[in-house]
Formats: sequence, structure tokens, C-alpha cells
Amino acid sequence: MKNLMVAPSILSTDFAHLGKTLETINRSEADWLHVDVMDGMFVPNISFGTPVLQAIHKHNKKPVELHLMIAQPERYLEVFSKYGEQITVHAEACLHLHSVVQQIKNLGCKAGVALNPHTSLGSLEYVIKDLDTVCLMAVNPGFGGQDFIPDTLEKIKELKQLIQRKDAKAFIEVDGGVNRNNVKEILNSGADAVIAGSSIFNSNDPLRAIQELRNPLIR
Ligand SMILES: O=C(CO)[C@@H](O)[C@H](O)COP(=O)(O)O
Repeated sequence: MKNLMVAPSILSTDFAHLGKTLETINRSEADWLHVDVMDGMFVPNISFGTPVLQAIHKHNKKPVELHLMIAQPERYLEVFSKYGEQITVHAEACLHLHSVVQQIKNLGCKAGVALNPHTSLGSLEYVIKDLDTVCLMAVNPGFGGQDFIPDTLEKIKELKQLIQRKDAKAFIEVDGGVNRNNVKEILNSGADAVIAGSSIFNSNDPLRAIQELRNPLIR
């Protein structure tokens, strides 16, 4: 069985101890850091903006995926490109998704597109070949600590088929409600990576939690 790539979602951490959390992630087997920027418009929650991104940039040693849960993300691509190796935008937030993907790539970042649970894969058909990652939301975006939506497993399989049919190279990432109990099924459905917040940071041993998600066979 292959390893899953794991990216801890910083949203679920204690922001009073952000530096300490980043030190832990730096020492961990995490493949990259997942950073959710929320605007209170596209999603009903506000997370943080550039001052926090600057602080993360200073202390973090892992690659960063900036997950922009914001309306019209094209307004902020240039400024955010300074703080992440990959920028992931929501298909639902982009009127001109193809153009936004090209803008991300022209800024020198990898490009990801996220889909909300209700959004069908059809919106990716003509952009998938340009993507480094597709992020399937397994919860409605905005908050950590929600339950995994089981239909996501079917969606992962269909996405895998789309990627193969189009001869595309995009990674499949699954975000939300991922834990030690469902990670094997997510892997078996065809995911390449998972984003996890509460199952890592609510654990007594985040380093071990990351290891367990990366390799469901070690426990
Ligand atoms: O983007 C989101 C939620 O909107 C996720 O990245 C969560 O931050 C993942 O947290 P858990 O569901 O693992 O607690």
C-alpha cells in the first residue's frame, strides 16, 4: 500500500502558540502545511490575512499550500504568492477559473482547485490538465472539526477516472473530517493526500498522528 501525503491544517491550532506549533510541524513527517484563508463572504468564517501569513512564513520550514476560501481570489493572488508554493482557489469563487489558474502559474506557484461537497466534477473537465492538485472538500468549508461526508469516497474514484481519461497529472487531495478511522478508505478510493486539522492537533501526540495518517498500516 502506498503512503498518503499529509498536510496539517493550521486552522485547528492554538494561535496563541503558533510558533511552537510550527516547530512541531517542522519536525514532523508532514509533507506540507495547509493554510486556510477565509474572508467571511465565500465562507461564513474569517480566519486571518497577511500578518499571520508573514509570521508563518518566518517560522515554517515546510512547503505551504494557501487554500483561498475567498470570493474573487484573483484580487489577492500576487500578494499571497509570496507566502505559498501552491495556491488553491475554489471553482465556485472564480468566474473565470481557467484564467485564474493561469495567473497562479504565471506567478510561479503550483495551482490547485478546490470543490465544495455539492460541486460536480464537470467544472474541472477543461482545466484539469493545467492543475497540480484538485482538493475535494469532504466538509462544507469554513470550520474545522466537522464530520467527513461519505459521498466524498465516490467522488474521489470519479475524479481519479477523470484524471486518467484526460491524461492529467493532478494530485487528489481530500480536505475535512479526515481521521485515523477513515483514512484507509480515503487512500483506497484513490486519494494522494489528505488535509487534517483536529485529528492532528487535538491529539496528545501530533507527530504520531501525522505518522499514522501517512501510513495507516503502522498501527
Ligand atoms: O478547510 C477546512 C475547513 O473549512 C479544513 O482544512 C479544516 O481545517 C480541516 O479540519 P478538520 O476537518 O480536519 O478538523
